[in-house]
Amino acid sequence: MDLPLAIQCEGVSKRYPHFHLQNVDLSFEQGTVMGLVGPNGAGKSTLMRMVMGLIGPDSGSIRVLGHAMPHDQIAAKRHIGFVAEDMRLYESETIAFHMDFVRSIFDSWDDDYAQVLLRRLDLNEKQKVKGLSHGQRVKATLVLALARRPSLLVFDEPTTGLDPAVRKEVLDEMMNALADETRSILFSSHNTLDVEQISDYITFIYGGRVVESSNKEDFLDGWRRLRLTNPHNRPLPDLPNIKEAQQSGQIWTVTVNQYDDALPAQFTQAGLTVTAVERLTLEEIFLSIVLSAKANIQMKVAS
Ligand SMILES: Nc1ncnc2c1ncn2[C@@H]1O[C@H](COP(=O)(O)OP(=O)(O)OP(=O)(O)O)[C@@H](O)[C@H]1O
Repeated sequence: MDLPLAIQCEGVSKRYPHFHLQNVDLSFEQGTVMGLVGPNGAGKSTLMRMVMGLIGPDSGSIRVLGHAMPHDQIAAKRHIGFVAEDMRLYESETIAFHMDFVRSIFDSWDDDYAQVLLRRLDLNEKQKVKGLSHGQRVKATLVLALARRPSLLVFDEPTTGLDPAVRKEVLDEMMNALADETRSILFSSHNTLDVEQISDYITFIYGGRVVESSNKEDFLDGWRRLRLTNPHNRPLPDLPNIKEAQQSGQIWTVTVNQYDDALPAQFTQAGLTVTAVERLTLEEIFLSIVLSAKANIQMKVAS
């Protein structure tokens, strides 16, 4: 029998006074990791809160593990572990108190696994929340989410503000959680290295819209940087997939998306010489999307 998709968002919109999340489509199957990337204020947390049923969309549909949200959120939430930066814990209580609390609600709580996680993440369950550092707090919420062994993990910025060693511990535990082949993860991060490292799919959000959503290989493969020489100062061909173009004397550096092997010939035909075609990292793609979107907005304002 086919498993329902981990998450299926279709045409999801949400309007706030100064922000509009518009027509978001995003889906991925169980057993995979979706990385949500976008600059500050792009709408990542808003989308995640809707996936968790914490807020309802104005329009569109959201299904999580086959459950319609927010309508079936009680059934869905038994199978979702949520970790967000602003998660509230009881300051004057210990980690052990929170573990008991979660154990009392979820039958799926795995105490042996919780103890393994505490050891691996170097946490003392007798410590009170108010005495925890930021990294220890994130690790404690990770234990509370993972030891329930949920089918879907939703992590909003799990690695923000962590030192490199703790970041690696958190990412390693996320990867360990995937040993169960039907477990899925939706996570957002500003750290493109994290997303590039563990995601199967990438969705890029900018200004409340999905710019691109595809599997990681297609996403990364679609972007290229071409190095060109232009000794006769010919105009660049007018191609819709040119996202950025920078000139330094006779040398041009052009960033394109939806790259295909016929593209260099189009520059050659226009009288330019292609000296190199390079792949981009997710970080470079991030910057290119944001810079070209900002340039478009400035052009519209100026015209
Ligand atoms: N409850 C709310 N009322 C009004 N505006 C809101 C509310 N929640 C979010 N917004 C606005 O929606 C926009 C998107 O916010 P959101 O937190 O989803 O972005 P984000 O991509 O998670 O950003 P960051 O990376 O900075 O965390 C912001 O402009 C924010 O001010």
